[in-house]
Amino acid sequence: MITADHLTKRYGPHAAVDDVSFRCEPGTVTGFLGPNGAGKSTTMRMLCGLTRPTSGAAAVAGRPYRELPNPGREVGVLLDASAQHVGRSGRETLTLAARTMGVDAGRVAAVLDRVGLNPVAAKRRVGAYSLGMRQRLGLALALLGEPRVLVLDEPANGLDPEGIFWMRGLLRDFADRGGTVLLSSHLLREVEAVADRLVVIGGGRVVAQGGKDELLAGAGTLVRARDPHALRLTLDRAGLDATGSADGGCVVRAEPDAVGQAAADAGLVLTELRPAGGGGLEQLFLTLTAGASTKEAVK
Ligand SMILES: Nc1ncnc2c1ncn2[C@@H]1O[C@H](COP(=O)(O)OP(=O)(O)OP(=O)(O)O)[C@@H](O)[C@H]1O
Repeated sequence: MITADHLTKRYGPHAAVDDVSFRCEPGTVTGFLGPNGAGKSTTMRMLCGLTRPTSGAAAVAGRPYRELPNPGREVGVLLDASAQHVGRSGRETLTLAARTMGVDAGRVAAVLDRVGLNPVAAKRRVGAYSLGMRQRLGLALALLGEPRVLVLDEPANGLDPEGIFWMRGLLRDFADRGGTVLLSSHLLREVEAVADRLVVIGGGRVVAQGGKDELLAGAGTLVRARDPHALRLTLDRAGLDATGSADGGCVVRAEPDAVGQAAADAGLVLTELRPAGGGGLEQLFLTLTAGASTKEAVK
C-alpha cells in the first residue's frame, strides 16, 4: 500500500506539488502520468523520504519511508538509473546492496537472471552500461529485497521494444502476486497496457484519478465541427460543459447523443463525434493536461 495524503511541496513561491492525495492498493499497478514538470518525480521523492514535504504526509507499507527499519525489504525504489556507482560491476553493486539489506547473497544471481543481465554483462563496470542496462540493474536493485511495494520513475526509459514488453510482464506478475506498483512513464501505450488505475497530474495538482477503464469510459465526448466557433456557441446555448482539446476539437461532458442532437438542432456540420476515451489513454492524457506543458514552459 502507498498513501499520499495532501502532499504539497513548495520551492519558494512555486508549488511543484500541490495538495496531491492518492492510494495505491496491493494487487494493482497505478500509472502516474503528467506532462514534463508536472510534479511526478517530486511526488515520488516525497514518497521515498528523499524530499521533505512542505505539508501533507506520505506512507509506504504502512509507515513514512524514513521510519521503515529496513526499507529495501519493504519498498523497491527506482528513481534514477544513472545514480549508480560507475566504477563497480553490476554484480558488485547488487552484492553490496544485499549485504546492506541483510539479503542472502545467493539472491544476486536470481535477480540478475530475472532482469535479463547475463553473467558477462554482470561483470562489466556500470560505467560501460547502456541506459537500458542501467534500468535493468536499477530494477534488480529494487527487487533484491523481495519488497511488496515498487515505486518506479520512468523505468522503461532507454529500454528497447522487447525490453518494454518484458517489463510490462514483470510488473503485471508482481502485482498479480499481491504487490503494489506505482509507475510513472511517458510511454502512454505501455501504461495503458499494464496499469489498473491512473493518477494524472498537471501543474502539480491531480487532474484525474481512478480505474483506467472507468476514466477512459467517462472521458466525455469529442466533437469537431466545420465551424468551431459556431460549435462552441451552440454547446454553450445548450448548457453543455465543453473544453477545447489540445488538438482543436471540443471535449464535452455529455453523451455523444446529446452533443449530436444539439449540433443537429443548430444545423451544424460535424466532422467528428465520438466518446473521448475511444482515442485511448493518449487522447485522455492530452485532454486532461491540455495547456499544462505550455504553462510549465513559460513559467
Ligand atoms: N530542487 C528543486 N528546486 C526548485 N524547483 C524544483 C526542484 N525540483 C523540482 N522542481 C520544480 O518542480 C516542478 C516539478 O518537477 P518534477 O521533476 O517533479 O516534474 P516531473 O513531472 O517529474 O517532470 P518530468 O516528466 O520532466 O520528469 C518543476 O517545475 C521543477 O522545475
